[in-house]
Amino acid sequence: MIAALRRFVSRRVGRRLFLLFIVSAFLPLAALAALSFMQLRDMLLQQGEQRLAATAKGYAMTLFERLLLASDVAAAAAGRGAGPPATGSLARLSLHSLARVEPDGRVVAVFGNPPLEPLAPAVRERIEEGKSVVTVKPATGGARVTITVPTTRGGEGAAVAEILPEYLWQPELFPTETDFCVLEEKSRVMLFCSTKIPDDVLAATVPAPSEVPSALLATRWLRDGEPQRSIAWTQFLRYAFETPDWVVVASQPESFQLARLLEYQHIYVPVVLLALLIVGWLTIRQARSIVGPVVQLAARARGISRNDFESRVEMDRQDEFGELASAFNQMSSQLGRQFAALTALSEIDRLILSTPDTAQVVRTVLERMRAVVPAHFIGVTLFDHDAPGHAHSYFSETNSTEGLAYARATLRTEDYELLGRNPDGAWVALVPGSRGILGVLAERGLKVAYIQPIVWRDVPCGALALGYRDETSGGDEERRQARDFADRVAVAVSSAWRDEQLYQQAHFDPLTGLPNRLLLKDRLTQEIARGQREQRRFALLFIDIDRFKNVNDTLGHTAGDAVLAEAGRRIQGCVRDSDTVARLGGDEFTVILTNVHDPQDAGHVAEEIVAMLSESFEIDGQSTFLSASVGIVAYPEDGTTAEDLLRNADTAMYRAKAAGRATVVFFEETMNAEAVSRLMLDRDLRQAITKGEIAMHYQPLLDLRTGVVCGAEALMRWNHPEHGPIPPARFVPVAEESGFIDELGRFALDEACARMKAWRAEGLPVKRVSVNVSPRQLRKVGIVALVQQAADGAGIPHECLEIEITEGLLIEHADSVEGLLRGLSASGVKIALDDFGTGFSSLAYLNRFPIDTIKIDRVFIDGLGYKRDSEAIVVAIIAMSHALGKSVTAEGVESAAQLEMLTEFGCDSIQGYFVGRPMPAAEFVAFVRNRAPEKATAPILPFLSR
Ligand SMILES: Nc1nc2c(ncn2[C@@H]2O[C@H](COP(=O)(O)O[C@H]3[C@@H](O)[C@H](n4cnc5c(=O)[nH]c(N)nc54)O[C@@H]3COP(=O)(O)O)[C@@H](O)[C@H]2O)c(=O)[nH]1
Repeated sequence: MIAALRRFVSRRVGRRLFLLFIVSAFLPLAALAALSFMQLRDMLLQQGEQRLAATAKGYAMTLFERLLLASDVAAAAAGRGAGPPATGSLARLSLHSLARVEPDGRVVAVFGNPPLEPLAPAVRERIEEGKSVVTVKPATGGARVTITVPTTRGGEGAAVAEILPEYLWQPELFPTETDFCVLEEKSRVMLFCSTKIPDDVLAATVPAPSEVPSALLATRWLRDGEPQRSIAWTQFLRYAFETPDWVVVASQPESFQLARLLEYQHIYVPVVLLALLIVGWLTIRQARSIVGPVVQLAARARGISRNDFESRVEMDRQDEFGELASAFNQMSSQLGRQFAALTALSEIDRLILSTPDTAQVVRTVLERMRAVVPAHFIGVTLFDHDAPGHAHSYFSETNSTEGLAYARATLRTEDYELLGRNPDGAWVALVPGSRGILGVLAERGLKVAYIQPIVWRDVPCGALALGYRDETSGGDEERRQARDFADRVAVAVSSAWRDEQLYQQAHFDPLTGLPNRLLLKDRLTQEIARGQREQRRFALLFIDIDRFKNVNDTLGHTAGDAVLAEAGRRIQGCVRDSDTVARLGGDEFTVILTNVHDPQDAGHVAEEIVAMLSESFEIDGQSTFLSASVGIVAYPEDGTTAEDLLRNADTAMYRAKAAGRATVVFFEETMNAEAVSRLMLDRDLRQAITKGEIAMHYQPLLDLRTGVVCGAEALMRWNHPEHGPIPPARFVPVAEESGFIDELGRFALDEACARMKAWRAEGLPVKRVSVNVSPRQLRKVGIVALVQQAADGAGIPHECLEIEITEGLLIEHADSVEGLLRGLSASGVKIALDDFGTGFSSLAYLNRFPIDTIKIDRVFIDGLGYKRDSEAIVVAIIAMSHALGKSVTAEGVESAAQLEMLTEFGCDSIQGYFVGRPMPAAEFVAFVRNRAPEKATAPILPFLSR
């Protein structure tokens, strides 16, 4: 019990219940016990007091009666003539001695030794009245009580008797535990005392003498430490015996009065204690029946917090605690399943993040579901991404020892309908012979299945199935879990497909579906590694479609895209499956031809590609003809790294373009040397201006109507200290490529403007100097300001400066260039369109841009006189230009015949060796001066032929 109590109070709830018990049961019970004990004691004391008073009164009455009896006995025994009474007679039993008072006053002894003194007058008088007199004389150990009674009616005779103390007091008849003391009231003479009472107690107990009896007084005092109770009763004697009243003091031990209390105490205390114990025991028992389950449930809750979902709360009770325990166990199991499911889901999440392998994710899903979902069959069917109408089914039977199984399924329309109609899953009754995604389940004798579609981007991409052997289907919990796991599979599928998409996007060209530059490099690196390993050769073709830009500009980008896609297909058609065709971007394609023994084989393939790309492209009902230039490199002869091979193939392709396009060119080491030489050239060029190696030469322009040198084209010349004169056609492209063209261009502009200023100062008739501006230079921010600054810096009107731009620039950068040209034109600077006719000459350009002069390319002038179409083209250009209000300059005029024809065609001015070659500034001045102003209107030919 103590141990149980200790265990019990060690719990907080137990302590509280225990305190509650103390406060609500123990204290009231104890208080009630104490109160009733006190009341009972008071009551017993009160009763004792009353009994004691009655005892005292009764004793006093007995004394009175004994006195009366003694007086009668004395009177009778002392009657006249009576002899001594017989022994044993009443007189002998009650009287100590007896004397007779004769009528003559003599006192005669009847028996014993009575005092024989004559009666005192007062006594005599009383006797004569027929009344008795009691006198008391103190004596050792008490007092002698004498009674005098008349023996005759007249009072002549009397009897004097001393009363036997034993008779009078009769202590043997005292009630138990009761002592009496009798004292005379007035004199306080103690007549008798069975046990001595202290004087102070007597003083406090005995009332003061009075005519009327006073109230009983009770006192409590100690005798030898033991409480005593005393009470006094005054017996009226004065009228009957002419003697002071006697006071009877009765005493009893308090314990005697409380004797019943002690008895009661012996029963009451054990009963109260027993009641308390019973209450306590019941309280503990009841509290334990509350605390015990609470402790158990708390321990179980702690167990759950430690992920222990298996243990159970064992509580075989039919009350609320029993229900709570059962609910707790259910909750624990459910939490366990949910925890297991969440753990499985998080494991799957981690797996999804770490592997792109959908099958592995599906396997893990099935394994984890087996542990969590109480279904007889769990399966995942995934639609075959690459084979529409087919699916992969992975499944697992929960009570089978076999692991994961796999089957291929053919999908039916009903499958798609089932999944499409029930995105949140559906219960399906299985019938033998079911096909599609239900086939695997039906084959295993399952009766019912829950089918949860696996949805990605709102489209089912598979299904998760839970199969059951009996009709009683699983609950909501399984359905929820099925949905969660299906979501994970969907994420895995989407993740895998997205990875695939990302891979596709990163490695394939979306337009043609061909590998892009990244994948090409990868494959090239692999091929190099294989080549090294297996001593095998391969070839790399670099294909660029000639003038592809024209297609975009004239037919639009959609058409351009269609041409590129078709070009990719045609190239692909020319090679084996083992070869790699890639699109590098724009109109550039490459082909890795694996296992090439003879480079000539690569040449044949390249020729075939060129031929295929030369065939017409039918775009939007229009036939478009293109060509391609192909550069070829062979591994390992032309490079051993992907970068080297690509660069060299590119170089070869450029060489093919330079060779007239629609050509195949094998890379040669000399091509590489050329690239190196270009680098050297660029390095030297950067110092050429400061070293004074660059100079501007001026080629005259002759006005065909006046024969006057009306202008000059500024052409750059570089006199290299080691290599001698280097033509601009060689170093200008290098400068363009390296960016140094900006500086060269600025130099040309400044030089030409300065020269123009000098010519004007010298009075030369030259109205304008034209400067070639490269496309890159023109597209540079600030070109307008730069040109204006050059003119303004030299102090020449803007009209004296002409900018020569190429047709290609207008075609390739029409939008960005238009504003610049308008800016220049607005400032007065003239604009000439160089090399007209060689590019994609279009009337639209002439109209759109602020061009002042059209310069007909040399190739058309060359053909004048012997090429009909050249003549027609020149005539058309002149007519068209004039119609648009533009002047025309013919370039490269080298003969009088050409001059004549051009004059005839109405050309405005000419430029060419026939008029004069580009010459240093000083020579140019002399040249112009030779053409005297007065001769300016003379026929031109004689002037020129001089
Ligand atoms: N951006 C710059 N380009 C410049 C600059 N200087 C020259 N160039 C460009 O270099 C290309 C080659 O120029 P060049 O070798 O000077 O040849 C020019 C003439 O010498 C040549 N020409 C002139 N008349 C005849 C002729 O009767 N027969 C013949 N075979 N050649 C002739 O033609 C070139 C001028 O052509 P064009 O510019 O198209 O008017 C050349 O493309 C220059 O543009 C420069 O400072 N900046």
